[in-house]
Amino acid sequence: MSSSSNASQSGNACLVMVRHGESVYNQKNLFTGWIDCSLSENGVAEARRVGKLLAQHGFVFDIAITSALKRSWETLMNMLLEAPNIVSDQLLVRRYQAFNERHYGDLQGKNKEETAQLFGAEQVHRWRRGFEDRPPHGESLKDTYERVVACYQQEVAPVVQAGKKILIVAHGNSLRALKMYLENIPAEKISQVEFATGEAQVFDFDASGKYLATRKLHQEAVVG
Ligand SMILES: O=C(O)[C@H](O)COP(=O)(O)O
Repeated sequence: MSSSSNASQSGNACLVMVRHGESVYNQKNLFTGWIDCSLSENGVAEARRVGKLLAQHGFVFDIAITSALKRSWETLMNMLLEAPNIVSDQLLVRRYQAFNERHYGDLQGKNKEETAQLFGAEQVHRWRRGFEDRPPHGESLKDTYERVVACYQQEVAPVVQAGKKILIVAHGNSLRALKMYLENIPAEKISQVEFATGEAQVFDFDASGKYLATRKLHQEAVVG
């Protein structure tokens, strides 16, 4: 059994963040934000793949959390269809609007390439990856960070301190915000932080619930 599997089965808390699989808006390169669209077929396959990957690493979650948007919920459902054993039979499920994707305001539904041509690639990059830049009538990452961290402190930190295994299936920017908080990433570095669709990152904590380290999971060599 790999070291990561042992780590996921120690008595300490472990939190796995998974970005939802590709959505139909991602597929069309449209800004999504709070538009409540479904996964694409490729996104369903990504969800099933990450479910299988977590099973290969021996994860068994006590709590599963999604946002209020269906692309995160559909991802969790497809992960469990593929790998029902990644959750305990006393699983708690929670959905938090506070973990929704950043609201993209007037950009929602617009094509990202066309938006870059209209407003300039640099300005759109700052809206998408900056910290304090706010798209028209939308949220900056800082706005998203504040609501994500408030929810984490209120709802998730207590179960981390209790040593639980927690799965959070959410969105590119809400997860960037939570990763920024846990890893104490400075604002000037956050533009380099990305989450691919269907990507899992593992956050380990010590016995007191203090963040220790982050690791990415890789497909285990399937023996036999
Ligand atoms: O909301 C969206 O458009 C995407 O899910 C994330 O978009 P971004 O990668 O452009 O921030």
